Amino acid sequence: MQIVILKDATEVARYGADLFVAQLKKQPASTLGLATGSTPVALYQNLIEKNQQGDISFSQVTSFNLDEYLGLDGSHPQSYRFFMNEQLFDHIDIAKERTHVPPGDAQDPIAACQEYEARILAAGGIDIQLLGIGRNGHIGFNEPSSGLTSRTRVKTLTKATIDDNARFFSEDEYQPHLSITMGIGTILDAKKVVLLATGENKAAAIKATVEGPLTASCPASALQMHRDAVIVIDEAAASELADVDFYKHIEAENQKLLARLAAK
Ligand SMILES: N[C@@H]1[C@@H](O)[C@H](O)[C@@H](COP(=O)(O)O)O[C@@H]1O
Repeated sequence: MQIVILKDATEVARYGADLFVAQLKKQPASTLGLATGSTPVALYQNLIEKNQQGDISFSQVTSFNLDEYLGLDGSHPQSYRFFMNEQLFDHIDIAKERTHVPPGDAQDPIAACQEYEARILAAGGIDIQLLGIGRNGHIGFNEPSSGLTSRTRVKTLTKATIDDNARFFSEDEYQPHLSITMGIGTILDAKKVVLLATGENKAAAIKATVEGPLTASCPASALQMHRDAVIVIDEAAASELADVDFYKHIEAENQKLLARLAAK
């Protein structure tokens, strides 16, 4: 795991966006894994700016989102399809037919999960996967106790996650308790994984992810098993880590090495 600790949410978004920009420059026909929640919004704004300035193009990109509420179709304002259109897809040169979000309105959700896995495979797998994290350590909608090798499937949300996401729904609005989510195994298959977290309310989850044991009690701890996982966090989200100075030292050395290589 590469742990990158930055001053604030603005720096976190910029660092995360730069990883996606680098991927798109290296491989314009990349397959991107995308995420929802409030954390990735600023990263998406960075990508929109770069696209509108002509610095990067999404014209050859295929994308797969992590998850969707089961019971909401894509026209529902709280659906993750709606969110992605609003926050990213409507503002960039991506072909909408190559953007995939699990179908929240699937008649047969189990078949839809298998088809989602098959589509990821047919696209050649995910080159770079963006992740946020829930306060209980969930990634996508893989709640605590999720199988560490799980694939895309229907998952029941915990009360904590329902409560955390209630702020997006109005009082009399139906809030789904079920989701379709990529599994932890699906996420671990991505070639690179970038997890962003900001704010003190994520500090305990980040501590468990980075320094805790590998355990289904903290689904994000599975990233300890990934060969190329980058955890990009601000000082507040890093505040419970025991080895902050060590992580900062490693990252400074990494940056020096990269600068030396770039100068060659
Ligand atoms: N399914 C999403 C997750 O993918 C996201 O990481 C989490 C945290 O969201 P936020 O970034 O708003 O804290 O919320 C939801 O539960």
